[in-house]
Amino acid sequence: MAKANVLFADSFEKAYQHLDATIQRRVIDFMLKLRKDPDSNGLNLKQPHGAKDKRVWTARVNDNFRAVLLRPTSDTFYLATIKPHDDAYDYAAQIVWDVNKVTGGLDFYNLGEIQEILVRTGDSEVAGVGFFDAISDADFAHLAVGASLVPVLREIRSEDALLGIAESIPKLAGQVILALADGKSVNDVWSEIVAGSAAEDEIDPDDLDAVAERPATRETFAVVTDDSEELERMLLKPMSEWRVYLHPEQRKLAYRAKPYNGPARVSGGPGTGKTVVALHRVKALADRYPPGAGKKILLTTYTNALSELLGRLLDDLGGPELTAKVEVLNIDKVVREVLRGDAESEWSRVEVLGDAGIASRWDDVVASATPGNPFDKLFLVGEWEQVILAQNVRTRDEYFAARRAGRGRRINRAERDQVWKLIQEFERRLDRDKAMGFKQAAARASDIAATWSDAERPYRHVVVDEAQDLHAAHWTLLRALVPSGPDDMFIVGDAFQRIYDNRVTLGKLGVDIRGRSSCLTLNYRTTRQILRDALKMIGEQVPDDLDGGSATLKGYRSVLRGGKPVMAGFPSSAAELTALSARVRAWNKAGIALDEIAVFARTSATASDAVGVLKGAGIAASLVKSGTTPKPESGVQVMTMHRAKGLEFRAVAIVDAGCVPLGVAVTPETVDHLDHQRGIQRERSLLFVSLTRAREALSITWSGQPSPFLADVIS
Ligand SMILES: Nc1ncnc2c1ncn2[C@@H]1O[C@H](COP(=O)(O)OP(=O)(O)OP(=O)(O)O)[C@@H](O)[C@H]1O
Repeated sequence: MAKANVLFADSFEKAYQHLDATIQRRVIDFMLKLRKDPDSNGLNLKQPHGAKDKRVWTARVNDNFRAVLLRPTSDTFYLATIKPHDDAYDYAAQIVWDVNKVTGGLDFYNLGEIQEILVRTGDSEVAGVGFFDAISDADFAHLAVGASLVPVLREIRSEDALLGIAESIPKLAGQVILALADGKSVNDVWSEIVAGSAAEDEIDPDDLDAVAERPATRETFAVVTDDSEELERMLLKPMSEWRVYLHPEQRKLAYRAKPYNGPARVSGGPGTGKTVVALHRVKALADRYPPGAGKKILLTTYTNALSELLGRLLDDLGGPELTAKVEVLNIDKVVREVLRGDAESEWSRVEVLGDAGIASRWDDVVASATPGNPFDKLFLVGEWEQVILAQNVRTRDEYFAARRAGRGRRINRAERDQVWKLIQEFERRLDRDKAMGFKQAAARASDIAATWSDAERPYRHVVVDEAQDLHAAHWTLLRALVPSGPDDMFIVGDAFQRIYDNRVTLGKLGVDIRGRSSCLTLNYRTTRQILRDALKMIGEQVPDDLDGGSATLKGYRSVLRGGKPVMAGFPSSAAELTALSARVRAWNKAGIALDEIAVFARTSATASDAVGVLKGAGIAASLVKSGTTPKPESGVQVMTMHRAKGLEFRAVAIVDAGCVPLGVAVTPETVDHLDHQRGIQRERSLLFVSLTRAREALSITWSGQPSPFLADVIS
């Protein structure tokens, strides 16, 4: 006898995870039995009385639990959920399913649940203007919204109902209604959201085998095989949503069939899935090549911790077949590889110094400078990194001709001469000690790469995450690692999250993104409540967009809902950290595991204090050090705000928020007003990055005065 075709929905998976282990085992047996012999008596397949849709059934899992299933043919079953006996019947009576006329996939939803949302929000009681009065039934049909949904959508009058219903209907329809409610035209919604999901073949709603195979169905349902262990693994550790379902805007960017005719850039506020798009882009590019075929794809980002994270996510997405075609390295390792690979270069044998090492050597140079030298360390570091290394200046003449745009303090020719001498002395000392700075190393590596022919360039494609923090020398290097041509570079980043002092104009560095720039606007991470505060905090900032224009957060929004962030001031740091322990305990009691909670501080000293206080209160906690990724088994993850970049947690506590902006991190206004302003902007961005790491819960505390950046949030 042929086996039945059994698929299970993501909603089934979620229900499974909430069951206890003995029932979970019964569920697996049930699924295998259904696949082997759907007519078996023990399954007790029944159609509920009074069901809205006569093709919905329930089946017995054990005496107390039943599964709810859609049965388009006698031997095809789509498992929708699993519930206690009576609830399963109630649920089954309310769900409807259909073949989507645009995507050709199978859609289902619970009309009863949607009606309940309308009653709860009061929308079904009131008359007045509905969100979708201007949208005709034909428009909805064109936009892949099932006809049976349309009457309930017309009852939506409040944002609460809109958001609730958007989560309860098929994902594509959810995106469509949110975009329409945001005021997008039917044509724009079609081209931006729906067109990419439209079936490529002709849709025959009776050809249910084709329906089961379509991408739109496979985004919601997984196929049951005969392997019980594999099944258990799929149910317990399901594919994260981002791996299966991409928002159409994300899919369009990552899987675009037509090549990008040169470097392409994707921007977007925190949590809009830029990293997800970069990972899928890598997959789309890698899928073109057979295993072992020549050069690899480079996936790079700013820090080591983030590149490790990217490596793990890439493995999740495509396993060894994908990772074998990709090199995942943080930008400093990319630099090091180039220097190391150049046997001729003495640079391959030097020690590379971090910011602290460079700063202390500048201290020495300033101390030995002639009396009355008017240039301090902060000015000289900026001049060296942002003028000399950014433009790869190697001679006095080049320095005299160099642009100093963005430098606040003007200097005359005599002063330039003085600065040049100090810089020469500084570089001479580094040479003597066989040392160099990271950015200097990047400039030297890009000198080496500049001599390569296309055949020598080591990568097929370069994909960059966290692009906003790379230095000019990194860009000239990355440009030289891949031959110019279609799909050469794919760049994602967010200028609002720039937390290091690197400003570039990509076009001037050979990375021409004109006409190939896109923006993501839907936040998948953070609740609306948290996002509202984060946006108030960032205020009217208009950072540059890496290419000579202005970045914007226009249209940036979230559809997730949650509680209000907590903001509180304390009389002393001790009182603040005691309250932190209480907050962490409360989150933990509410079901958030300790390793899903993070504490961020502006300085490592405060972070260490927080670890001490948490541990003293009997709460497992650990300090996340530079270059390492958080270890889940070590409890609450405590780190500086800089380390929080690119990460996310269910709950975030920001402590000692009063010390942002940190005085020592910002050039005094009297020394250089432009540097000062940029320093302030960086500190604001750092707080913005910190706030937007939180998925569900956020607390911000301080002792004494709060951060001035929070003024609009607190008031
Ligand atoms: N299509 C999707 N479906 C479900 N979840 C998604 C989707 N896209 C992104 N996410 C989730 O949203 C969160 C944020 O995604 P991601 O880290 O890619 O955003 P980002 O724009 O790179 O963020 P940031 O700039 O703040 O670091 C992650 O938890 C990710 O899994």
